[in-house]
Amino acid sequence: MIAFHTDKLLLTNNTAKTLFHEYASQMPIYDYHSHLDQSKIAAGYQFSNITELWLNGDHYKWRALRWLGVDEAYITGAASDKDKFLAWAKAVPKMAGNPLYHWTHLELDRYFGITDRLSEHNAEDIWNRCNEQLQHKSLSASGILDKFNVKVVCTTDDPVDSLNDHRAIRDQGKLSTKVAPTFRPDRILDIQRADFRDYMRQLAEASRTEINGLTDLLQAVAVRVQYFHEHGCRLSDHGMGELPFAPATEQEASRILKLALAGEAVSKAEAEAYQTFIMLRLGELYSKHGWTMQLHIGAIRNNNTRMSALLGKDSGYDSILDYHLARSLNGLLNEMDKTDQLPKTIVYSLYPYQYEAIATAIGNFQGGGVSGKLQLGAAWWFHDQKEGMLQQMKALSSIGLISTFVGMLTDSRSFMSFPRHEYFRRLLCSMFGTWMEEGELPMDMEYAGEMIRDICYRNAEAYFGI
Ligand SMILES: O=C[C@H](O)[C@@H](O)[C@@H](O)[C@H](O)C(=O)O
Repeated sequence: MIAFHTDKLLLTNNTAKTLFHEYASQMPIYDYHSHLDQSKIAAGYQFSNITELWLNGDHYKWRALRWLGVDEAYITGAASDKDKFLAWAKAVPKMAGNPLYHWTHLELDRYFGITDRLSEHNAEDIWNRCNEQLQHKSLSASGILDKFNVKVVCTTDDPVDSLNDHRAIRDQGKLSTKVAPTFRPDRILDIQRADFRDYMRQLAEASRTEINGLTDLLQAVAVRVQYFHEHGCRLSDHGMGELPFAPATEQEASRILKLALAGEAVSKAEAEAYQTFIMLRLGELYSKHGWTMQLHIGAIRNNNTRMSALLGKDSGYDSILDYHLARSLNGLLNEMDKTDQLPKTIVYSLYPYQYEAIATAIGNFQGGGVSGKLQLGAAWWFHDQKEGMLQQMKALSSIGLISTFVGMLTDSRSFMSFPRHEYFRRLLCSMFGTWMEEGELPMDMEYAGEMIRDICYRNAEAYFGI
C-alpha cells in the first residue's frame, strides 16, 4: 500500500520547511486549555488499549463515524474495545480532507512510530502493535507529557472540585510538567438550570459559606477563586452560546438570585441580567489575581435530544450557533475596563465569521503594559483544522498583531492529541513561509523563526505566568 508521509504535511514551500524544522518543531508545548483527566496524570495511569487512549471521549471521531453510518454500538456502545478500533480503522480511509485523517496518521507516527496508512486491512496488526507499546511507562498519562515535552497543561475544573489530584501531582514532585486547574464557573452563571439550587448547595459546602443571597454567593466565589489560585490556577474559562450583556444593579441581581434560590422561574432577560452582573464581579476577581479570562462563545449544545438523553453532554451533538456579538463583547469589556479591572482575556468564537469583529473589539481595550493583553482565541473545535486556523491567523495578523499570539491548545479529552500543536506549527510556518517567498516579509529566517518560536511557546509562557 502507498504510504502517507506526514513529514511534508502542510509545509507548502521550502521556506516553510526550514522554519518548521529549524525553529518551530523543537519548541516545548504549553497546553493552556484542555479537558484532560488530572486523576490519570496523578496516578501515572497506563492505558489498557489504543481504544481507551485514542477513541474514548473523542466526540470528533464519534461524529465522523456517525456520518459514515457506523452503528452506535461501535462508537459509544456495547461493542468491545477491539471491535471499536476495527470500526475506526475501517472508517479512516473515508476521511480524506478532514483533519481527522491528518491527526490519525500524525498520532500513530508520533506516539507509536507507525507510518502505515490505517485501514481495515492492517487494523488487527496496528491494534496489537499499539497495545504492546502501551504497556511501557513512556506511554502512561504522565509519560506522554514527558514524551511531548509538555511544560504546562491546564485542565478544566468546576469551582467545587477538590483539586486533590492537582495537589497530589505537585506534592509527588515527579513530573516536569506543571498541571494547573482552570476555574470554569458555568454552573454559577447558568441560573436557569433545573439543578441550580443543588449546585448552590455544593458551592456552599465547598466554600464553607452559607448561600442565602447575592452577598453570600459572591463571598463563596471569592473563597473558591482564592483556593484555585493557591492550587496554581491562572485561567478561568466560560462556555456559552451568546455572550450575555444586560447591565443590572446589585439589587436587581439579588432579586433574581433569590427567585432561583426559592425555586421560582427566572426569565431569559432576568438570567442575562444576573449573568452580566456575575461576569463583572468575576472579571474583578480575575483582574485582582492576574488571571486570564477565556470566553468560549457560540456553541449550541446537545441538539439531538434523543442521543443527548442517552449519552449526556459533550457526546458529539453540539454545533455552531449563529449570533450577534459586537455590541455585547464591547459592552462587557468596556464595563470591566471602566474601573481598570479588565483582566487578560481570550475570546474564542465558534461562529468563524466573527473573527474580524472580535479582533477589532479587543483592539479597543489593549494596553495595561501587557503585550497582547486581549487575544483573538485560537481556532476552536470545528475550526481547529487547516482552513479554520488559517482564517483565524489571517484575521489576527490583518487586524491585530500575530506576533503577540499565545498560539494553539489541544482542547482535548484524549492524551493522544498533542500533535495538534505540530499541525498548527506546520500551518504557522507555511503562512510565514508564503509571506517570505511572496515578498510580504524579508527572507530573514532568524527574524521570522524567532517570532514563530514566540507564537509556539514563549508568548504563552510570558502571558499566563504559570
Ligand atoms: O474541541 C472541542 C472541545 O473540547 C469542546 O468539547 C469543548 O469546547 C467543550 O464543549 C467545552 O465547553 O469546553
